Amino acid sequence: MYKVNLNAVTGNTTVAINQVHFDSRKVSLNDVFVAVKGTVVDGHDYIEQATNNGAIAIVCEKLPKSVVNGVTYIEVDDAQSALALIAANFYGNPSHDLKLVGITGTNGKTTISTLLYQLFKKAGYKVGLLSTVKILVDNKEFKATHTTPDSLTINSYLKMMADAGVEFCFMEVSSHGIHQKRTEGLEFAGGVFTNLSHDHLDYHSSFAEYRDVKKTFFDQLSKSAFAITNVDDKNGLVMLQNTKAEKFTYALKNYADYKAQILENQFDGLLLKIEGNEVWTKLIGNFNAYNLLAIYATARQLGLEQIDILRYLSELESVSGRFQYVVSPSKITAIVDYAHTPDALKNVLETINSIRTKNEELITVVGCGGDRDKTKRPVMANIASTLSSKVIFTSDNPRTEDPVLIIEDMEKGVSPENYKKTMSITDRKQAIKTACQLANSKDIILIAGKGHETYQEVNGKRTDFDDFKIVKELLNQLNK
Ligand SMILES: CC(=O)N[C@H]1[C@@H](OP(=O)(O)OP(=O)(O)OC[C@H]2O[C@@H](n3ccc(=O)[nH]c3=O)[C@H](O)[C@@H]2O)O[C@H](CO)[C@@H](O)[C@@H]1O[C@H](C)C(=O)N[C@@H](C)C(=O)N[C@H](CCC(=O)O)C(=O)O
Ligand SMILES: Nc1ncnc2c1ncn2[C@@H]1O[C@H](COP(=O)(O)OP(=O)(O)OP(=O)(O)O)[C@@H](O)[C@H]1O
Repeated sequence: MYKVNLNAVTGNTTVAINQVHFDSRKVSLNDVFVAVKGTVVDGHDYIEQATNNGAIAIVCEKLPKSVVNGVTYIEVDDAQSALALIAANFYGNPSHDLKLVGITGTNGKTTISTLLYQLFKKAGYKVGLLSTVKILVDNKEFKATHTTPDSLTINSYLKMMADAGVEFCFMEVSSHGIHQKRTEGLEFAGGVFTNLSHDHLDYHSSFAEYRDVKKTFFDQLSKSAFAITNVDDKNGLVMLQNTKAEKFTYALKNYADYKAQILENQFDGLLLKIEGNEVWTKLIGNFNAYNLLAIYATARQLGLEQIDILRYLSELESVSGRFQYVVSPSKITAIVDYAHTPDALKNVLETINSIRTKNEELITVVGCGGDRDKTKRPVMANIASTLSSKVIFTSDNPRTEDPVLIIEDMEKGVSPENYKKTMSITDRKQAIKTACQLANSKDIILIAGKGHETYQEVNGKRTDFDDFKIVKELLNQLNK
């Protein structure tokens, strides 16, 4: 299914290799170096460094002018795809040894994959997780660096999982991951689509390109796989257009194979009716009804009994930094949520508004990242100021940008009638403190954007910063 064309081969093709790398700096004796064209530099410029470091074989899209004796050079039409296929083969195609399910879409990937991990653990299986927050090889935890890591990293973890007897692995599939072919060569048992909204337009040239990249993931699923899609999202069916996989749909509003209804939506949970059965869950908000339904449909396709799935759904705990909340002694509710896209922010605010009463104010603290999609800044500020009682604009990983200028970009989205509801405080801790000072009993503070992150990134340096820890401490210090 995945194909890479060999254009030219020079040298011995039966050599014993030690490791595979796409970073010349990591190459040592008898390793293979795959030269990949990057977004910053071109790996082809580092072929000489790789051979100097001892590479025994080079895979590249263009053979270098001078070759080194004793080194094998393989020219392919697509080095990223070649890397993915080599990685899968190098680790013995571990995705064939377990059931791998990929979850893609703008929002909900971490929630769905983490909760599927939890659910299958409850069902007594050994399970794996590849997510933005962490990597789990059954019970063993590893730090995650990407939502979807590079193909060598993915396959190395899948190999560990297969060796540990893991039967199911749930992984997030990002658009960057698909575009950079990080998931090629993997055998997916199924794919899940959540939703598609404005995001990553700093990387993809247009929304259409972003959508088409997501669709590629479903195009590449095999006939024996399943594809589960949210058809309340207008791009849900688009994802299924060219897939060979068996197609399933889920929805709260439209006609679908898997249907659910929200019966109650409160701060202490969500009462759902799924395929005629009522189930209380500890998760909150309309969007989590979609996530829970996607989880239900996936678990059904993977063969779990309906009655068991419903029982486990009612036991699932919320995912770190996703609608994570604390209620202070004076009854202020502080919610930390990873909403860092316009759509996610709107969903979270609408969820809170659908639950709070008129007397309870909603104070939102929000920022936008530096060196990332600038177009979402005014949009998010508009949403926050329209749907909250008060808003404090602040910093959220300014990276190499001036945080004051990022906030100025956000302020441009505030309409004149909402302007008096807003203020700007560059220092995120000070912004959270001000929100705590402004809040009265029964008010709600939403701190959006960073979720589970435990750092603030400024000029390439990460310093400790944990929204949840900080808001809990401040509410305590202020005797709120
Ligand atoms: C923009 C982007 O996606 N960059 C990814 C890309 O790196 P790149 O194209 O910038 O690499 P480069 O620096 O240009 O180098 C090109 C090649 O030369 C090689 N090189 C470079 C220098 C050298 O001395 N020797 C050498 O061999 C590099 O190893 C590389 O193979 O390929 C790398 C290897 O896979 C990734 O680690 C890197 O992710 C960066 C760190 C990143 O931040 N990516 C984010 C945007 C990302 O991928 N995010 C998505 C989730 C998004 C979301 O949903 O929120 C994710 O899946 O994590
Ligand atoms: N199904 C959904 N629809 C819309 N918004 C959602 C959904 N699920 C979660 N969200 C919102 O999006 C935020 C991010 O959720 P989650 O981490 O699960 O998504 P994600 O797709 O993994 O995002 P990322 O790749 O950026 O981590 C949540 O904190 C919540 O505000």
